[in-house]
Amino acid sequence: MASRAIEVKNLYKIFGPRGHEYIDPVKNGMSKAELNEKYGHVLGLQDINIPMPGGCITVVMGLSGSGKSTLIRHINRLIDPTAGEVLYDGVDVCKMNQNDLRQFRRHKTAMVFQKFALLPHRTVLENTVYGLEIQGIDQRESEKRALGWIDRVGLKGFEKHYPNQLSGGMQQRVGLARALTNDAEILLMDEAYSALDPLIRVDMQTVLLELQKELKKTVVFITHDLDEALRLGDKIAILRDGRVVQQGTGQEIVLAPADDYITAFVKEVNRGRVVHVATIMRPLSGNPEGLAIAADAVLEAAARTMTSAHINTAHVVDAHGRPIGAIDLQTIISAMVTPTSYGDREAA
Ligand SMILES: Nc1ncnc2c1ncn2[C@@H]1O[C@H](COP(=O)(O)OP(=O)(O)OP(=O)(O)O)[C@@H](O)[C@H]1O
Repeated sequence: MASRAIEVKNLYKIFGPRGHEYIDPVKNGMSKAELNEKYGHVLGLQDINIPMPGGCITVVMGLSGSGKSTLIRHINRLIDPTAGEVLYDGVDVCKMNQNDLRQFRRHKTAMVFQKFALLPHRTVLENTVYGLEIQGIDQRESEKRALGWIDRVGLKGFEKHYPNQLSGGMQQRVGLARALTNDAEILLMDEAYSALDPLIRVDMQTVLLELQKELKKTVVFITHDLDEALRLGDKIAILRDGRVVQQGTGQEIVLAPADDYITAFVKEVNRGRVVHVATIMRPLSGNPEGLAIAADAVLEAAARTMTSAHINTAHVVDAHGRPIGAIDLQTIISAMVTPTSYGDREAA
């Protein structure tokens, strides 16, 4: 069964002993700076509304201090909100009693951390079974499950190694295997890949995307890196100063940035890796010509396919292989050049 949706609704977090007293003033326009300077409270999150579809990867992106960690910690209620709701399958996690919350955390959620959080005196296998051990699951059954995931994340043969015998990328694979062994529907990944070298990081993104095709978990992935957000996110929410400034698909954000802040963020993005062929195709006139290109192919992939086939025109097909439009190489190449970078080049 596909994992279920999370919905963050009207969520506010004000850090400080009397946070509740400042909800109304904040709703009526008191700024983060005023709240801090006059009343010594910190506005962590302000009116956050993010539907996170079940079975999809929702990326929460923002710079340091924008509220990403505060937000993800609300999802398994490591932090209580000052106001608002976090619904999982329609149930408000913030109102669960201690017993329901414990069950929810243990059985429905798993976390992957930036610093791996592996136990140094336990082997890879012992770290991976840890969550099941806590749940009191039979050792043989736990190890069988864990070995399956260790294999899936590419660590077969390393079961008896200790964390300090592994590279950072491999340690993060253990973190992922441990989270997957729990068989939770929700995967919470807080800057999980941020400490890794760039190439290893891309490898780990690929591992996640490959597994997700089959697992369809509800993943909440925190990052400050736009490329990572665009690569992983079925949906992206961008935070700034505790507010959502824009949310949507990567393509929506890159093609229609909501304000100057986002425009500056997406300026250098390679559109060829984000924009889908369907966005720029023209209607079919007459019979489909040339090769078939999938509607959800990104421009760069389509251009590569057409160039290696030495063709200038192709037709676009939907998920069922039905022709729905036409595309030519010139249109693809023009769409890959961002208006800004084009302007920059003209000016140079
Ligand atoms: N326990 C706390 N007490 C007071 N203020 C806090 C607390 N935790 C977070 N904050 C404040 O809330 C805001 C959001 O912080 P948060 O750590 O969620 O941001 P972030 O986007 O995760 O940043 P980073 O990438 O640096 O971790 C910041 O202004 C931070 O100083």
